[in-house]
Amino acid sequence: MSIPFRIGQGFDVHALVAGRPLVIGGVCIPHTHGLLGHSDADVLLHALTDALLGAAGLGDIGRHFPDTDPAFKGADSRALLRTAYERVVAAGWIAGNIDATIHAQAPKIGPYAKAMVANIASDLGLDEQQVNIKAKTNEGLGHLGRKEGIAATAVVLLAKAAA
Ligand SMILES: Nc1ccn([C@@H]2O[C@H](COP(=O)(O)O)[C@@H](O)[C@H]2O)c(=O)n1
Ligand SMILES: C[C@@]1(CO)OP(=O)(O)OP(=O)(O)OC[C@H]1O
Repeated sequence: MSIPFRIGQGFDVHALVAGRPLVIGGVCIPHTHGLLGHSDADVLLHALTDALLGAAGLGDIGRHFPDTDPAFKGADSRALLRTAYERVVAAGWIAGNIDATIHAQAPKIGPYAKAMVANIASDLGLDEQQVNIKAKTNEGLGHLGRKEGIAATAVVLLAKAAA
């Protein structure tokens, strides 16, 4: 039996360091520190990319965009997200809805969430109502609570595209 829906989940974490811009959900957020990575280290878009690829059974972000490949050094994660979603669509799926959480002790994400939703909806060709972005502190606990990094989790529902 072929079920016309698939779910996927994604997780990512990057270290916060001085001297890097903080880019989350394609939004550059004014902050003392930014996220370290081979690409722009957009932790939210990486978690979302993994959720989409996972739901379609297409592996993970590192398989599609290896961090050993100089082509992806400093990459715009919105471009990676768009490419990954093209591959998901080519496999016969479309996104139904996305729900994601940014785990950040600081800065406050609330003021930027709407712009992140707009970026993701635009990149995936979705209505903004199909995309939800939430944020939580880590209540001061552990590496996230000590502001050593920011993490993100994402879930996505895919539906079989009409033939
Ligand atoms: N980086 C963050 C963290 C949280 N928020 C908002 O604050 C609310 C309460 O968060 P707690 O972790 O204290 O439960 C949360 O629901 C968000 O609305 C935020 O904007 N940015
Ligand atoms: C995006 C890629 C590729 O530039 O590099 P990073 O920015 O280090 O991010 P990560 O979350 O480790 O995901 C996979 C990588 O292959």
